[in-house]
Amino acid sequence: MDVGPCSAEIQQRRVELVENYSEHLTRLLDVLFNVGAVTEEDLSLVRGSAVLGERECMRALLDVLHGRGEESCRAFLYILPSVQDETTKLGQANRQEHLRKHKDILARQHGLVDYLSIREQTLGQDQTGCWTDITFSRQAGYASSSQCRHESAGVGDAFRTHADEICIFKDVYENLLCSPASGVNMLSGVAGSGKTTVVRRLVREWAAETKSSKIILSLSFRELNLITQEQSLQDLLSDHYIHLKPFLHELLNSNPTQFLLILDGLDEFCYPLNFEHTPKCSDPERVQPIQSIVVNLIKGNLLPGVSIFLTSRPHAVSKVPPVLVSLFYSLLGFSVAQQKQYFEQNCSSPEAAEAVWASVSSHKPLLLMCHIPAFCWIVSTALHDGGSCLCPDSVSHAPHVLSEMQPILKSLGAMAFKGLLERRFIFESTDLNSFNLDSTKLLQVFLSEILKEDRASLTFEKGFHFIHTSVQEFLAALYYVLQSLSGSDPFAVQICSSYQSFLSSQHSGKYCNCRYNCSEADMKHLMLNIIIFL
Ligand SMILES: Nc1ncnc2c1ncn2[C@@H]1O[C@H](COP(=O)(O)OP(=O)(O)OP(=O)(O)O)[C@@H](O)[C@H]1O
Repeated sequence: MDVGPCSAEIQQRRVELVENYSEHLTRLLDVLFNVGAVTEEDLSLVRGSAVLGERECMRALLDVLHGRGEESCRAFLYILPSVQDETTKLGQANRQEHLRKHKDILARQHGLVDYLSIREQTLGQDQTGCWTDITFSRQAGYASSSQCRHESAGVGDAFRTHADEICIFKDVYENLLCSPASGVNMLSGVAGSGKTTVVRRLVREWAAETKSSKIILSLSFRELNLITQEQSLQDLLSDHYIHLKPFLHELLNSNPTQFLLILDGLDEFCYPLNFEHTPKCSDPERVQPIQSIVVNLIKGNLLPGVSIFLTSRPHAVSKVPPVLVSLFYSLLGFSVAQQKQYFEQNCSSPEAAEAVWASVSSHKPLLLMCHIPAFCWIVSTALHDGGSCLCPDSVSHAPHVLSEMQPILKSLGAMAFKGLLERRFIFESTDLNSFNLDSTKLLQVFLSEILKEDRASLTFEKGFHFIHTSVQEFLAALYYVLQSLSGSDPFAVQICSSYQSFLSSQHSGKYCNCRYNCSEADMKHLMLNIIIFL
């Protein structure tokens, strides 16, 4: 049989055609059938090879075309480029759709939270109203500082000295999401200074914007603490972002510079980071312990060129060697004008805001503390109606309420203390039971209920965390003081009363990472610092 030029070309390009066009097979068959280049029997024959995979189907199609002769081969070569274009366009549209979904999912996960729901009840504003602009300082890299004084003791200093370059949220946003800069950007701030809120704001602004070409991936060290099995970066991300799974391999391997990876709360990470001895790994598919993934990401071995935004309380900043940090932000908190604005946005009426501001601004220590947003939050929550809860009636009622609450506060404090010892911020119903805590209304004021996914059984179970880490720390400090004053050893009580039951609980396997990470001396130091500050 005479072989025409098109038929010969197909034979010559056979390997390349199988390699590059097998994924477009369905579309190719449709078009070839529509133009009459193949018959229905041909289609059945080609599809009959499906059990052997799409490449085998492609080989069968090339054989069929060869058998059909030069005309069919010419039609095939003619339609080839357009089919590939069309499929690529479809793929891109599909990818855009998934990225859009990714933005929606992240925006939902990073909604601003007002734990006590006072705004919802009294203000009825949407969540965007919860954000007040906040002041940052910025410098290239960071120098390790001495840890001699409590980190919160420096609150307010920067507003007086202006030693560093001052900037606002917009500058941080533009640097992270609108510039091609890569490397590690660190955000340091004392407890309650608003680091997580900055992360939430960043994600929400990005999700609402259409221009940014970056893709945010956001993980918290609190979640990473729950990973006890070795896994690969790709598995970690595809477990976390199931909707990106089909593209993740391609995204990670093609252009890591398009990602902004947010890692929130380094101070909460319960695993040690060993930057000197962790084996180098640049393969996103290689299985390794979670702390090695973190080290390799920060060192730029995994996902070279990715931007990382790492948040931490000041005491844990030095876990990352200064040489690996390109830009260092400190969260200074609210300036006096921003504090005033905060109360205007968060009190139930302009009159209430004015009354709260009059109280705050006339008490120097309160004014100083209100540089920290968490304090503004506590003050506005307590005095949201302008201070009526300070009226004589409420004040005389307080000791009675407090004495009623004491046993439950002590138990909560014990659980909070145990959590800090173990670097644990998420608790299970079994933990609550072992401290005789049930989900009473009072408990709901201090604890938020969450659903935790158990990947092994593909089920969700109830978990709890304190409404804010500072609340966990405060209650732990309260417990520590009460135990010490009554002559009991807070550490001994912990080990006998609950740690044993925790270990024997059916879920303990999942928390095998939750070992004692704080030494007794560290813990005493931490408790004293909290007590002194409060
Ligand atoms: N910019 C802001 N505008 C309005 N409220 C804020 C802002 N920043 C923080 N807050 C309030 O302060 C509280 C504490 O903030 P956030 O949890 O972000 O602090 P953090 O620095 O992450 O604390 P931690 O170190 O304990 O994790 C928030 O729940 C919120 O109520």
